[in-house]
Amino acid sequence: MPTSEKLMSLKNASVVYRTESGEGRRVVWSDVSLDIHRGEWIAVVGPNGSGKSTLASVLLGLNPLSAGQVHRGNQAAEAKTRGVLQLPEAQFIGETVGEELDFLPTADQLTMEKRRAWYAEVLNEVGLTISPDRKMATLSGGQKQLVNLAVALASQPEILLLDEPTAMLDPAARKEVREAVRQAHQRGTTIVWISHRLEEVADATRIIGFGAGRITFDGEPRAFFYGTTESSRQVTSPCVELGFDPPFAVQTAMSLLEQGVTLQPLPLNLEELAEAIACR
Ligand SMILES: Nc1ncnc2c1ncn2[C@@H]1O[C@H](COP(=O)(O)OP(=O)(O)OP(=O)(O)O)[C@@H](O)[C@H]1O
Repeated sequence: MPTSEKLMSLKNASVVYRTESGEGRRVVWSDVSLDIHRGEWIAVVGPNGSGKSTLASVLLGLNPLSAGQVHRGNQAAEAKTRGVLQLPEAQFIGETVGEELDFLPTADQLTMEKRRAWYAEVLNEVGLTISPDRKMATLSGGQKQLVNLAVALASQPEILLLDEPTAMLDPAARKEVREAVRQAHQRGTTIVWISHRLEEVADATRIIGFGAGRITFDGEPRAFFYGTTESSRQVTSPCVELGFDPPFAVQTAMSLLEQGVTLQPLPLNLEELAEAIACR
């Protein structure tokens, strides 16, 4: 699904904040170059404070660069980017679900009657069947994030940027959000998902690891978890180097590798682990 068409690029980009006292400077990251291509699903991972949310703000146009350049889209048009952030409530404007959708430009062009059908259509894109009259405050955390996702997707962004959208959610709600994002990706939306949860990155076509003020890894999920696969027994995993414990399925496959058993393909999640073991 990833193509070679560049939707957004950072060139030698740096972000520097002033320290709280205002006297010093804190370099969050520097000399970061990165191309985002149409159709990609990029997972951005890194330790606390490594600058992932700063990257999200830069890509959403909310934070300026201190040095370097950001290119959005091609010469003809800027790539439309919409975001869903960590705290579900942080993005609400309306009191009800319908009011939330009324802030989208499309709503103005619809009669009240057509608008009800459109609400249902937009909510259905993320698997929600709730009434547009429901008060936002009465929704579960997962439903709130799905409404945020529906609002973001309704403006048909080319890039959907997610900054830890499942951080506050229980496992069932996390699964629903992930499924809705998966569907959006299948419909052609480019995904950039910042996450702490390594089980969420298995869907990605590409992983970008942030650490020590720079990009430490940029490649495919299997290479991120297992290192270079041809000689995976010798090579350290970039995931472990970044300070993360690999997901259970990866840890199991790594222990088997140490005992001389190579699973094919190396699994990224439990389903793949079960399949690889069953095929032996
Ligand atoms: N507006 C700001 N002013 C000054 N320093 C900031 C500002 N925003 C973030 N920082 C600092 O920049 C660094 C990177 O923060 P950022 O939130 O981008 O990291 P992160 O990787 O998203 O962290 P986390 O995983 O904990 O959410 C941190 O040291 C943070 O304290």
